[in-house]
Amino acid sequence: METLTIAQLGNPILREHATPLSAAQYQEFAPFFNALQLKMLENNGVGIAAPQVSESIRAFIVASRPNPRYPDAPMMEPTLMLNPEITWASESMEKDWEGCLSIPGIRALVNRHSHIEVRYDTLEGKEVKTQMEGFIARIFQHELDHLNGLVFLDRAE
Ligand SMILES: O=C(O)C[C@@H](Cc1ccccc1)[C@H](O)SCc1ccccc1
Ligand SMILES: [Zn+2]
Repeated sequence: METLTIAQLGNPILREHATPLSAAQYQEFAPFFNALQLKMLENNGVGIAAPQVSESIRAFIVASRPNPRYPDAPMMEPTLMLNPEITWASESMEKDWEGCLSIPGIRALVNRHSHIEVRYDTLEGKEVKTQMEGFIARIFQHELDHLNGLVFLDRAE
């Protein structure tokens, strides 16, 4: 596979509703998911969604870690999430700063649900149901937006 390029705002792929993966396809995409994670790490991202490298499928990686903007962000293993969904979202919202690899140099205050319950499949096809809060919940919501053709500026206060 050729090296991945990050689509920038204006590229119509960022405005598509990404296609769900069938469990039969998960392993087939394993090499792509490895390249996707490398691309995120290369760019010091805390997340990345497949449509950002022009692959319009419902998959993203969440990889919270302490960083200059969020020094107290939790440290987590980069986690690949397939066919991810929010199954419950709190009424309570929190505003905080976000950036995006597809919109370099711009930061904006974005309102997100403080707590969410989510489900996603792992590469092995196992369903995971879990809850998230704080910065990790924020990243999940930011990446899920990418699968639905939204970017954080669409929600900027
Ligand atoms: O473009 C992306 O999807 C990845 C974003 C994820 C993000 C989600 C929520 C809040 C901030 C960023 C990139 O990680 S942008 C780089 C970055 C990293 C840490 C903090 C802020 C921006
Ligand atoms: Zn983004």
